[in-house]
Amino acid sequence: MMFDSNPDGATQAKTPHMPDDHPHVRREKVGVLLANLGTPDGYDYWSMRRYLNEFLSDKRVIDYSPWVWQPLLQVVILSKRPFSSGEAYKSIWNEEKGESPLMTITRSQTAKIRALLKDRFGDAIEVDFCMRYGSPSTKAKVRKMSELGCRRIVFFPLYPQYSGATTATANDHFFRALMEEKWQPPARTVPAYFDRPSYIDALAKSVERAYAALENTPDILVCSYHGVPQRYLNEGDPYHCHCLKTTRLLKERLGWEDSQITSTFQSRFGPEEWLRPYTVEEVARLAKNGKKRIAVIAPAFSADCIETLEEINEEIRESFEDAGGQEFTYIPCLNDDDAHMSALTEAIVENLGGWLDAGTRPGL
Ligand SMILES: C=CC1=C(C)c2cc3[nH]c(cc4nc(cc5[nH]c(cc1n2)c(C)c5CCC(=O)O)C(CCC(=O)O)=C4C)c(C)c3C=C
Ligand SMILES: [Fe+2]
Ligand SMILES: [Fe+2]
Repeated sequence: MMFDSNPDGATQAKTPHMPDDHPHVRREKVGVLLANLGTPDGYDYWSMRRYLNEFLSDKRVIDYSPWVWQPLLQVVILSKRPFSSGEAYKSIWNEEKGESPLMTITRSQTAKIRALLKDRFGDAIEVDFCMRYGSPSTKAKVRKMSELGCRRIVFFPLYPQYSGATTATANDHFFRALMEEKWQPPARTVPAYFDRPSYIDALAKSVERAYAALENTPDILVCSYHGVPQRYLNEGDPYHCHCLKTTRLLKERLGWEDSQITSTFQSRFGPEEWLRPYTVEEVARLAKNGKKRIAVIAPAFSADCIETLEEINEEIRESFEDAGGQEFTYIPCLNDDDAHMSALTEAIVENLGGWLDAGTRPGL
């Protein structure tokens, strides 16, 4: 068998019957594509408007008829919200890198997971990330993986709990990108991982670390999850159950009583009833009922973002303090913490089953 070298250094098998003008065929690899929600490119009006328009036009997120929703979105919401959300993003922006924290953290998570997987599988694996809204787009990263010779792809939406508004829409978008590939790679999606012992363990360790650093133990740990309309639960979305189970497993892993931990839901949007209790109201109620010291953790977010850094650590903190609360501790998301990176890598490896095992390793 003859070999020739590709521009990227990969080796191409050239069989004697292959004509000289045969399109370039790269050495086969497996691609791992991590996906998060997305974030605006800047906090100015037009960057915010572009991002919010794409996000809030997604029918998995807001499922009203476009005939009713689009005029309201385009005329009312997108003339005001880019300003208020832009102000919120400005308060958390990573000015040094010129990007939002979600982007910085996702990049770092990708680098760490890449290193862990390369250690194990070497050049047979490529690891990258994409966003559901904005850039880097899912389509561009699927294309890039194909160009790098990834003949199989594992797609991993980085949401611990499943929701149609997050996991499913990320997967939909991935499959849409695959529709445009001439040579479509076999693909797998990594399911929600809220009940993986290694994820629960990483969460528990972060709580233990935060509590150990405090002079006074908080009266209660509030697990604040991103909300969705209550109707989505009634229509079959298991997100609410996944959230409550996360809290229960965390409580069990910590060896705590029911009274030491609770679940709440944040970020209500629009006039509908969302999952209750609402975090902003519940922390005020806790303060009024004598829980003067609380800690808040956000297990639905794999990375700190506007919802945690601004909404929890600024708005929700203020609601607690205004109601007489004395000590508010925000426990950061797992971000690129080592135990978190190992848990996510373990979920990926499980979904690589048979693709990179000795003997079936593509390209070898
Ligand atoms: C309006 C409906 C929304 C639903 C339903 C929703 C579900 C949902 N979202 C996340 C995770 C994130 N959301 C983030 C920001 C964000 N979410 C909404 C609206 C809904 N989310 C808006 C309008 C925004 C933008 C900010 C704002 O204007 O308030 C983010 C942060 C992105 C960042 O750049 O930092 C995340 C992450 C989950 C997990 C979820 C349901 C399960
Ligand atoms: Fe959201
Ligand atoms: Fe929010």
